[in-house]
Amino acid sequence: MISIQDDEQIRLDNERFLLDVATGHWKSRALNFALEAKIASHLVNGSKSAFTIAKEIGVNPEFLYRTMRALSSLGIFREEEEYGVFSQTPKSAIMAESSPSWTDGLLFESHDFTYKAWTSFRESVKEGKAMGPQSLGYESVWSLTEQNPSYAPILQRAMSSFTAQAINTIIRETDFSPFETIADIGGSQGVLLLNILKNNPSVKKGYNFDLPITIENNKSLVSQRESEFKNEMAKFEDVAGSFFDSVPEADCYTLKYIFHDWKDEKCVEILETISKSMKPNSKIYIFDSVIETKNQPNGFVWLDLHMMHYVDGRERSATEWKALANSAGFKVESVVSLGMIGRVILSKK
Ligand SMILES: C[S@@+](CC[C@H](N)C(=O)[O-])C[C@H]1O[C@@H](n2cnc3c(N)ncnc32)[C@H](O)[C@@H]1O
Repeated sequence: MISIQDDEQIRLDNERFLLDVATGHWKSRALNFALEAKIASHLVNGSKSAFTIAKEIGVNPEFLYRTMRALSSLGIFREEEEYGVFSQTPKSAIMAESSPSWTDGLLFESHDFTYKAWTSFRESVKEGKAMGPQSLGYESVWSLTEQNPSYAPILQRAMSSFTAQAINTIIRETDFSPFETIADIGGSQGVLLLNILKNNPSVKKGYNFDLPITIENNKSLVSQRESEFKNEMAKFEDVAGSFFDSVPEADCYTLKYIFHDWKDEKCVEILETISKSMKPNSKIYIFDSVIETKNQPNGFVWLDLHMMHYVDGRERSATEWKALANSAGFKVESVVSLGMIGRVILSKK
């Protein structure tokens, strides 16, 4: 039986929960500051005073102390007994890792552009189209990226960091060995493809296909790739182009977090482009969200909202994937959730 006191407590907890959601941007902004100022890297050799760190990075000591204290309430940094002194926690240690790392993804998602774009969220819902980039003065995220040369590498590094997190799951759960050639469409920095080549020596050739700006930026990765993927580089090729025009011929096409950027009509266009280059037995392996649950904490449905508002994209359920594939003339061989990402396999009807 629930007593009146319990009832009051439940009400209070619910009120606090809602306040926590309402103030989510405070946390995101404080985290973004800590990331950009590389605060966590000051604690790698042990605990340190916020006042000392403030002097080293040239910010207001009291304000930095209060920022770190607030973050420590979330387990990001730990405030020690001695006033103003903080030490590293498992969460802040992640923030101290040098790029490429998870920090790249965090920097991207808490970036000023992303934050400002959300101010027009209500307009998106009203108009039924992505108004996020317009609040930044751009037609779309793609024009924003083109016109801000410093933003493109931030986006590309973030994609690599998200890929790095999903890579073990994808490799463990997926057999790429039957294929001789693989084209990763929208492959960004090539992290997925290089890992597929590394783990599937029978694959003879891999094309990393992306927009010219991305492929141009990839030239800066030569030494990093040579040191990590020495044996795979001979089979690996960066190819510039647009998946609305043409893609290389391959036995297997991988598309990771590509379709979630686009509404259904555009996805059909991408599938039609691939269809023109496919051999009769080629397969398409889509790695993207598969929304499975209702009424439960679920990162995919929040990502869906962000994609809806920022790029007019969407995350999809198994039913939605099947309908999409069907309208482009493809057969769905399987749709599975691999946990942190989903996998949809398509073949020609
Ligand atoms: C969300 S990112 C995903 C990147 C990568 N597959 C991953 O999961 O990390 C989308 C990618 O699609 C690329 N892209 C966007 N439009 C494209 C087009 N028309 N043709 C080829 N690639 C495109 C972007 O440059 C970007 O690398």
